[in-house]
Amino acid sequence: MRTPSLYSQDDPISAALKPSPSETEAEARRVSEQIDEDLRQERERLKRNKGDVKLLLLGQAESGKSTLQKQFQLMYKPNSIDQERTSWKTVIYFNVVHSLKHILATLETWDDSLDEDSLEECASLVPNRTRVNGIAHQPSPSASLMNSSSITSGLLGSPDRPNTAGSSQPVSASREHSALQIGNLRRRLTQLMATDAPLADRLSGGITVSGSGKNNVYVRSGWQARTIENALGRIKPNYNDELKKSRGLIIDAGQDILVQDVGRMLTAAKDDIKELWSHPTVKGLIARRKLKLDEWSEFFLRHISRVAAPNYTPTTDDILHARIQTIGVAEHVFDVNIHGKSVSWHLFDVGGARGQRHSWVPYFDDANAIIFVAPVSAFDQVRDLIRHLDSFSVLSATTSHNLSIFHSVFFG
Ligand SMILES: Nc1nc2c(ncn2[C@@H]2O[C@H](COP(=O)(O)OP(=O)(O)OP(=O)(O)O)[C@@H](O)[C@H]2O)c(=O)[nH]1
Ligand SMILES: [Mg+2]
Repeated sequence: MRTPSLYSQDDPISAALKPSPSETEAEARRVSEQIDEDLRQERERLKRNKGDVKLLLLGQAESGKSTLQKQFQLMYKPNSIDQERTSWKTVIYFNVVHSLKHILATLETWDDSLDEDSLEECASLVPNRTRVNGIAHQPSPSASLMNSSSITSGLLGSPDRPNTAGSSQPVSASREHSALQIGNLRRRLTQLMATDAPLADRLSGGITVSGSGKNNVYVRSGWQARTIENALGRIKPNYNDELKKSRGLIIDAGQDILVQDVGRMLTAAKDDIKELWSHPTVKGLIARRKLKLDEWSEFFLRHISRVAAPNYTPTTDDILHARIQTIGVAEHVFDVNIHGKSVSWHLFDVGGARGQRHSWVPYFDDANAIIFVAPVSAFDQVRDLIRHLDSFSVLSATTSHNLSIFHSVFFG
């Protein structure tokens, strides 16, 4: 039997490469020239991209990778942040609703009240205290999350607030009263709490990922555009919108009916949210570490008057604090001017959750540098050590000072 060689007439590859019988010589020349031109362009592209810098942003979940990416964006592409500004409203509303839901769920497990031990412990945190009915009465300057005077005054009344419980009331009656207050707040916030899932769906596009154990929402890159598309899909197009679309202008994601509804609910519930956030039981649970809130939760709850205002637009600080978990790997390109020469930086922001780390692997191949972000707030938590870094420049930075450190390390 004859073995087919590369040049054999029977070889299927040779047959496929042969010009078709109907192809003229001129056509064959044109195809050949086109191939040469494609190869030339590819060579030029490779030459151009040779100077590009590929950066990997690595680190555990919530270490601040996406926040660092936002800071790069602010520094090198500030216009793009402005274009995305209204999309962040969906994330911030979601962050607020999710935080409130977490607070109410934790309160429920503690029967909406502080036990007497907790009350005593909170009171004992107060230095130079005076005591009313055995409970401390002075504010603690050291406890940032806990205003001790509000803990005691909420239960016993304060000079500038009507004494709801009455200072002569027994502590157990005050606790009951306090639980009743929280029950009422929970009832009034029910409708707002029901928007948690639809907001999550809006951001993730229905994607759910298991593995983090924190019940967070994950987003792929491009979610900003998706929230805008949702807004477009859900509103009846009018002449102005069509005009804007035809001119390629981005339509306000705040026009999304869901986001508008949540905004209205937040405005209506603003005082209830403030009351819940400053409630002595909530402050007491935080002080006793029975209620743990992320920094971004506290930030948005502290600024609830502004966030829940009608016509709210996220500020840059709000965008930096907004929290949304990354899924997969998102590439961001920035043109950076280094000593008068423009260099394209390709920044790869990865998902840091344990179940996401397999997707980092292919990105190590031709990376020029890795920025490893470590959260200083997690200094006492068990952390994974990164094992793949031998041949790379590694920069470990917290995002507060990241850019200045980064600049000094890379550009001297
Ligand atoms: N105080 C403070 N908070 C920060 C800093 N950097 C990030 N944060 C907050 O930490 C939260 C998490 O940050 P992200 O940037 O989303 O974390 P990530 O590393 O991208 O997390 P994954 O996408 O889950 O891997 C955000 O709400 C930020 O506001 C920082 O330097 N200081
Ligand atoms: Mg991220």
